[in-house]
Amino acid sequence: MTEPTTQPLIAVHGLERTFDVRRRVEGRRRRVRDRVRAVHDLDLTIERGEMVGYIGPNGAGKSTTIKMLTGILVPSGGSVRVAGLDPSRERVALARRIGVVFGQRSTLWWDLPLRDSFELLQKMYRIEPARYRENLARFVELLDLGAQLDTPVRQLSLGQRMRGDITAALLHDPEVLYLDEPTIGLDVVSKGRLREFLRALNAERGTTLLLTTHDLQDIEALCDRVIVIDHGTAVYDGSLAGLHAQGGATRTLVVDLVDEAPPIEVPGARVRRVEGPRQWLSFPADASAAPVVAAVAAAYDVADLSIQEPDIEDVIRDLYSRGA
Ligand SMILES: Nc1ncnc2c1ncn2[C@@H]1O[C@H](COP(=O)(O)OP(=O)(O)OP(=O)(O)O)[C@@H](O)[C@H]1O
Repeated sequence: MTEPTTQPLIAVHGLERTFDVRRRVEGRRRRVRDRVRAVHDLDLTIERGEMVGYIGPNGAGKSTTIKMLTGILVPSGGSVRVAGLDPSRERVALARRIGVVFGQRSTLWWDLPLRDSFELLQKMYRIEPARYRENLARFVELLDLGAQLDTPVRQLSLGQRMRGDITAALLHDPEVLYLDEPTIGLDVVSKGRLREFLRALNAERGTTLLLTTHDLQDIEALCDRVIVIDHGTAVYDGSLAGLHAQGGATRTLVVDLVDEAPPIEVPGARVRRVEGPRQWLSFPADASAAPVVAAVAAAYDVADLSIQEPDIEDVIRDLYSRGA
């Protein structure tokens, strides 16, 4: 039975997950038992077709959440529904409706050519042959994998392997795709291509995407909505622009002067760091860099200039420093 379409695709209420860990304490013979609250009081609602960035510092609870959404981990409390199913109780039924891609680990068979891995997946998911052929042809074309189909996975480059993993996760037409650091380690061109593919997938098939990433540009390129998790619970849910505004994130202008000089003084920016002739100036992320660059160039002897975008850690750090 399929659930009414008005139901959100992902509905999480009061979700909890604790872990009991033992740790050594100096001077004590027995290890002490600690309870880690990896996720607590978590509420999330994600509608079909959304592209959501799920971000947070290391150890915030992102992987634990995704594992509960896929049914790998059983919650300690609260409720989770994905496509109307209880993931840990209906894991097999859910597997046919979701796809998962881990940037750092491949789910493909290492010694087999890509094509054979895909055929095994067709059998495992009992994908109807015509649909399988059609999907394979479409993804191989969009992801430019034609020349690699007969290469064993172990011989593929990281970018090729990632495209193989994404194809593998999509052959059975999942309604939702979880992506964990999909662009990690990829060069700029491969990152751009992958983002373009994910946008097209969402537009053409309405596939819902939930993305964890440390790369703010992944979020900028793909996600209208960002959920920030920290210490196991959601601390922000809204647009990326709103997150920037709340956090007051800054960009950095790196200035290489011809000679060492006292901290640069220009309107709209302030010096954060000085190392020899190099100085780091921060200015608001939503402001144009042009007036700052012009002011620095007019008043100082500049050898080189570059601009650094804020990364997710900066944005989150700023969010907290404002809130504190
Ligand atoms: N199997 C486990 N046993 C004990 N503690 C765990 C286990 N899995 C996760 N934790 C703890 O739960 C907390 C959340 O971890 P989780 O892996 O979900 O964070 P994360 O946001 O995915 O981090 P990262 O960005 O580093 O991958 C951390 O304190 C972690 O040490």
